[in-house]
Amino acid sequence: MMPDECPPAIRVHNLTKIYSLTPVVDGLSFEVPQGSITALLGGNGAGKTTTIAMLLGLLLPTSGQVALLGHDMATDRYAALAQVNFSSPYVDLPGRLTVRENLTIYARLYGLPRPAERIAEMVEDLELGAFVTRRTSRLSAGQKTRVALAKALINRPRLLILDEPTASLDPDSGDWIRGYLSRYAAETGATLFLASHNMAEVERLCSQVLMMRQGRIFDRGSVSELTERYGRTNLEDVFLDIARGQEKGGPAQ
Ligand SMILES: Nc1ncnc2c1ncn2[C@@H]1O[C@H](COP(=O)(O)OP(=O)(O)OP(=O)(O)O)[C@@H](O)[C@H]1O
Repeated sequence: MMPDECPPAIRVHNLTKIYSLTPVVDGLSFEVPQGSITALLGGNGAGKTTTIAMLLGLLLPTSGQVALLGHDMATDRYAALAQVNFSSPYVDLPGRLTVRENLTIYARLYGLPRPAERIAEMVEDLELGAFVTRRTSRLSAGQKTRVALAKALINRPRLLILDEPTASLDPDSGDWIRGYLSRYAAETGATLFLASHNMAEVERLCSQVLMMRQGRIFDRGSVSELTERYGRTNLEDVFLDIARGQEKGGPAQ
């Protein structure tokens, strides 16, 4: 296969965001291959949400380039966005609308040919039946997360970007979401890119990890490469070493 036939799901080159002369994302460059599940990790304020917002075109970079599925986000963003979707606990769906109304709006935004059929599939898959006619403002955190995921999957994205997919969920609900995401990726070959503070989640789901610190990629690799490099038995300890600047090993050169 020629390289251009399967461009990376995400290609970021020298991505920078400066607020009041301070770079909060500082010259990031990385690629995420299609079909992989990749985690973006880093302590509070490392720059993960800012990076995700720039990937999605919600925030303009100060400089640098983003291409999703081979489409440059500066010049060709609509071609990319048709095949991409995202979910974030920080972006609420309109609370006065019911679950079904919300999903209908998103199905129309994506121009789906048979919106009612796709919504019925989502309702069944994500077990939304018991509350599909309820306003989203009246849902529990776990129910909201499942509805947000239904919204994020409605266009069958080839690239799904998730900001903390299981934040504020109990262990059982979190486990259900992780299981669902893992099956979705395996069945469709979609690429998942997620920011998370849950290291066990990343160990379970992700084939690749990008570690951010102070707006930069500090290190990257598979979970086993990182634990080996830092002489640790789990990702949580690697994370703590890097976040506290106490790493004994050090990033791969
Ligand atoms: N609009 C803004 N104006 C100025 N500074 C901002 C703005 N948005 C974010 N920042 C700063 O950019 C830095 C990175 O924030 P960001 O939200 O990307 O971090 P994060 O890694 O997602 O953190 P968390 O894990 O806490 O969500 C922080 O220091 C934050 O205060």
